[in-house]
Amino acid sequence: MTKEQEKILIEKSIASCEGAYVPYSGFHVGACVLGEDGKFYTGFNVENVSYGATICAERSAAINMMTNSSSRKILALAVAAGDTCDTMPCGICRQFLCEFMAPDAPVYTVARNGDYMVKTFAEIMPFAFTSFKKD
Ligand SMILES: O=c1ccn([C@H]2C[C@H](O)[C@@H](CO)O2)c(=O)[nH]1
Ligand SMILES: [Zn+2]
Repeated sequence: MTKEQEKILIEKSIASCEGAYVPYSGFHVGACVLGEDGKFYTGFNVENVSYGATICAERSAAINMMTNSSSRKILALAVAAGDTCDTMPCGICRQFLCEFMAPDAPVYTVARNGDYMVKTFAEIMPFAFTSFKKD
């Protein structure tokens, strides 16, 4: 992850907030992932009147990557929302992303003005459930 890639990832996450479909919460979230192919894939949250059917920006970006490339590894993730850089991926997204992100992969949480925090995936998803054994 170069400084230039970091800048692009963050900027694309902010720009992606624009497309969010949020008639219920009004909370625009944008996300961007860097695939193992070195390309960037964006997503945003898409809400539903049946609230639980809502898809978060992070999963939307990951699905965009897999739909449009053969990348199945996410090297870095940025998620942008609101005026502060403390919007963290929800529990469902953390479990979903676990399949595709290494423990040391960076997760950027970004504010509209470009401020950000960075954590590793392992920091936000410790003791993850990653496998099961059949009887
Ligand atoms: O990390 C997050 C947190 C929330 N949301 C969405 C889900 C819903 O549309 C709205 C309010 O929870 O924000 C995301 O997309 N990503
Ligand atoms: Zn989520």
